[in-house]
Amino acid sequence: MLDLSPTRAAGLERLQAFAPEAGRAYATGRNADDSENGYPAVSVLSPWLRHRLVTEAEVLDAVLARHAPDAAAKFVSEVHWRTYFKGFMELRPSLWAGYGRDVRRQLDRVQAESGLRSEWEAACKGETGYEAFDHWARELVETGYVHNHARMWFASLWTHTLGLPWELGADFFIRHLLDGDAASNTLSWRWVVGLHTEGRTYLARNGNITRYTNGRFEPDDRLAGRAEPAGGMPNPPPGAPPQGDDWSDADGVLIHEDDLWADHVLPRMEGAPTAVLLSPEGRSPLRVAPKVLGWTRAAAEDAMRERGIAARWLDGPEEAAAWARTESLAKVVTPYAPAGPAADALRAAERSGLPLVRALRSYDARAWPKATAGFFKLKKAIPALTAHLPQRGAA
Ligand SMILES: Cc1cc2nc3c(=O)[nH]c(=O)nc-3n(C[C@H](O)[C@H](O)[C@H](O)COP(=O)(O)OP(=O)(O)OC[C@H]3O[C@@H](n4cnc5c(N)ncnc54)[C@H](O)[C@@H]3O)c2cc1C
Repeated sequence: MLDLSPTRAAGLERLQAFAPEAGRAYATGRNADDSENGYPAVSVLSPWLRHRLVTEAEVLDAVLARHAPDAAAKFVSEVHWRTYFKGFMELRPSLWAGYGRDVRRQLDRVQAESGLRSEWEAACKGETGYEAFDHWARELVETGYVHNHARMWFASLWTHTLGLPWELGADFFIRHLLDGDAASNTLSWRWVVGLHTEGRTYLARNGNITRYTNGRFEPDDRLAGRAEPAGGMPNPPPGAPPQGDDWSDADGVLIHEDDLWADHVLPRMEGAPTAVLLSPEGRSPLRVAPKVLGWTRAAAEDAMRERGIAARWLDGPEEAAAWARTESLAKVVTPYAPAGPAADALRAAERSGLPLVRALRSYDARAWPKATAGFFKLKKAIPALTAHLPQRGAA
């Protein structure tokens, strides 16, 4: 049974237990979807990393303290996929807005077209008759976690075999994943249907599924043998990377679910009025799974408890603005939130009058400008980027 407790202590414990395996063992074993044994070859750190209850820098530091860069190269590169996707979308925030519009359009179709509705319902309930697919659908809903390879296979079956719109699959994922993330999720689905790397689709193969699930799933000759690229919004050209604001004279702090530990902000703001604004329900137009809402809330509570902060819990963007007025705050600093529901909620709070400034992490400031095109450019910069990790001398 996976322990996905929404506490920083549980995340750090998992990191400590996994760090010895993050070298060559990870590189050779990571493809195996060994859910029956609790995924021994992968870290299962994504729920903590996604909310930065444990940060990328902490994970990379712990791993590089134990392994030579060569030995840990695969794991370090995978962590940078998260960084890359966030940067890629932050340079093109209209991808998140466009996805939001397209999901709504597809959900309207679900309402209007009974055939599509019953296929969509069967897929979400794990009742399609495709054994592996149905297993992952139920696993997702029950646990909130699915192995990376299974996510790829699932997305391939959803789109190429079942012929369902990819946006509905991305929405199903983000409503149930504990690590549900605007950038990693949307862009991974776009990658499967040939929108991220234009025209290049990902197609699940029987042999691959059988091999990496240890023979749990037999080859199924109904799987699509071809994958046509989907239509959809092409990648816009990259915009300028964000700079972050000067927050040296901030007098209040606003925490959100994209950066709960906020170790670039909170230690310098001790004693300042602090509030928490969470918006995980903004991940989907439909109801986000209670398990996801509960995890996010409990993780935020744990972060505040660990820091000894008696934070004010805000009910929405308007209440954030009202809180700042009541506290007479002139400048409220918040960790920079990349394109996604938290950034949407922060902008709404600003529109209601919250005087907000954004503190950009040096980790993001260094990496995001490299996310202009494919992963390779950022990957090439990994030695330089990891040289700047906190334990290696920089903040
Ligand atoms: C269709 C699809 C949807 C996805 N949706 C999400 C999502 O909503 N949120 C999310 O966090 N990840 C998403 N991923 C990426 C990836 O599957 C998960 O991050 C990974 O499975 C998490 O498991 P882990 O922590 O055991 O990973 P490990 O293999 O232990 O890797 C360590 C860390 O590296 C990062 N990482 C690894 N692989 C990837 C990847 N392919 N893309 C981005 N980051 C990666 C994660 O932070 C992960 O925790 C998606 C992938 C696909 C194919």
